Amino acid sequence: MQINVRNLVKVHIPARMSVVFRCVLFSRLSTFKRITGLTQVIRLGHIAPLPQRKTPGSSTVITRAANSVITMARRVDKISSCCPRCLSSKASAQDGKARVKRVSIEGNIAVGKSTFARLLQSACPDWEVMAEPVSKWQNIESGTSRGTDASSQTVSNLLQMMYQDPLRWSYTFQTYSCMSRLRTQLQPPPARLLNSEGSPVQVYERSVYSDRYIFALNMFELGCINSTEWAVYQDWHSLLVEQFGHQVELEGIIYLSAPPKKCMERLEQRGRPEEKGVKLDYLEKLHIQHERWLIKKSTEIHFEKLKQIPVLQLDAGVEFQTDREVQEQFITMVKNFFSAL
Ligand SMILES: Nc1ncnc2c1ncn2[C@@H]1O[C@H](COP(=O)(O)OP(=O)(O)OP(=O)(O)O)[C@@H](O)[C@H]1O
Ligand SMILES: Nc1nc(=O)c2ncn([C@H]3C[C@H](O)[C@@H](CO)O3)c2[nH]1
Repeated sequence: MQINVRNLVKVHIPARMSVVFRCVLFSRLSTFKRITGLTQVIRLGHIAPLPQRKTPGSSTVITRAANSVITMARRVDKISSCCPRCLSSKASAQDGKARVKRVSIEGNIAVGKSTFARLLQSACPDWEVMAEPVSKWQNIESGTSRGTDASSQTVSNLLQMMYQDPLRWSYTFQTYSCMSRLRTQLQPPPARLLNSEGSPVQVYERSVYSDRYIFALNMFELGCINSTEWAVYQDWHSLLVEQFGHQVELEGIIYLSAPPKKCMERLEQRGRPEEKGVKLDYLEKLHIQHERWLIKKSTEIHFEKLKQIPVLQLDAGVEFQTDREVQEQFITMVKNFFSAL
């Protein structure tokens, strides 16, 4: 089991830092944090010693300078907690929707995301899990735009079509999977979370980001999406994500990782009919995509906030379905991770 803290070492100290630091006494802490991107560092500093090493994909090392930034930021945290003006603005920003954090669970096929999601759902009433809309993909309906018309009926199983003829259906699949993920991410949090006095978190099983940086990219690299389709996909994906802005932004990612062979065993054990033809080779490719995006950080990312996103990596290769001890360890790590976001 390991927590990925790689992203934490990416501390950038803007030249205007000292000016910002002086001004922060008179402005809101949230603004300061937005400018400096220090939120994660401040909070995570409470739970984990900061690593002193160079990371792949990052030229920035935590040095004494970075540590002094953290010390300054901690002082700012103290300052803000005794300044009434900061307190009131913080309170208003914390109202309702703005206070609900958003996190996605990412990982290979059959690694155990739904199983883990159920565990989270039962662990805390302040956490709400949104399942991946697989049943929508299995039941494409005719009728109105949302399939809500009483006369609508299932016309096809797009998941099956994509696995049976990926060359023909991959692009169509990615348009639909991305659209349905977007719809899921745009849904307002339930009242339970909005009214919560604790720390509400909305958790999504995968996201519009894994749609692009795992699956669509993989299909392109496999030749199942051609370069024209890939260019078109990327163009509308960027437009949608930019237009919806913070509504689809995430504050963190939980990455469940396991060896592809383990995922293959679980996939076979689950026996979803559409996945009968899935080969180990495909899971290995998806594993590489996850590692490139979330660990090595070598995937080219097009959204600034996503580049800096904190990632909690959990070793899902272990039995966590029934082992209470492992479940408790996972929940503790998730709680710490959430409170640091
Ligand atoms: N930690 C675990 N140990 C043993 N078996 C597990 C574990 N996690 C999940 N499983 C089993 O593996 C299978 C796949 O799990 P699950 O459906 O949760 O995967 P998933 O990641 O949500 O899949 P998908 O990528 O298709 O959405 C299920 O049969 C589940 O019971
Ligand atoms: N091609 C493709 N693109 C996606 O964005 C995507 N998201 C999930 N899946 C497949 C994995 C499981 O079989 C099943 C349920 O996760 O659906 C996808 N397949």
